[in-house]
Amino acid sequence: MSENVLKVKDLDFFYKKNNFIFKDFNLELKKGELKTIFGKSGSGKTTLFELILGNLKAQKGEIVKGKTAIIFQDPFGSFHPTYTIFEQIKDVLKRDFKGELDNILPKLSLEMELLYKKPYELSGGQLQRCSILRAILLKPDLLLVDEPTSALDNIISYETMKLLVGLLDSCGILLVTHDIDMAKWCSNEIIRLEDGK
Ligand SMILES: Nc1ncnc2c1ncn2[C@@H]1O[C@H](COP(=O)(O)OP(=O)(O)OP(=O)(O)O)[C@@H](O)[C@H]1O
Repeated sequence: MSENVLKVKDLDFFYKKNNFIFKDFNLELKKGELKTIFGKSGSGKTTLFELILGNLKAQKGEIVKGKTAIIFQDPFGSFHPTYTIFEQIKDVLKRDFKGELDNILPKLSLEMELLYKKPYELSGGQLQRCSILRAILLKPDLLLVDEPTSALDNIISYETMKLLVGLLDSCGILLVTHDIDMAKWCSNEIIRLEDGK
């Protein structure tokens, strides 16, 4: 059996007492698996990611995870506005990654010169692909992918999903998407969140 990269066990969480977003919620993800979280607006998808990242604390239960990277909904929020993409990726990785770029940049339709620009000089789509680049270079055990609801330009394309699926040997992916066809195409399992379950 391959190893777990995420284990959520008997999780309870509420913002307002007794108004459970999660009640005895369980989820396991192994290396090589892609599971999709699917649910209507307000069902708790973002909250689950925040719990996994440790930005929110559950009232009950346990979350165990491996090294985690996230591709955020909002590409502009995921980079600091005042310095270049290259410097920001370097700050996170703390290693020389230039040699890895030749192989990966074309797959993300990114050009090297874009990395030397500041976030506001890039389009939303370009910035999201930079966020994917940073996540891939981190070589995570667990990759969280939070797809935007409405910013059509930024919706992750099938090409990009193929690239992410290609990483599956080395990690497990938890995806939030509103595209049920995409979810069916790429997921081992679709987890439907419905009012506190
Ligand atoms: N900081 C907060 N304080 C109180 N309630 C919150 C807070 N954040 C979210 N909620 C509520 O918790 C529920 C789950 O919100 P969450 O953002 O996780 O949903 P979501 O499934 O990610 O929605 P969307 O698809 O619209 O992004 C919603 O009812 C929301 O109003």
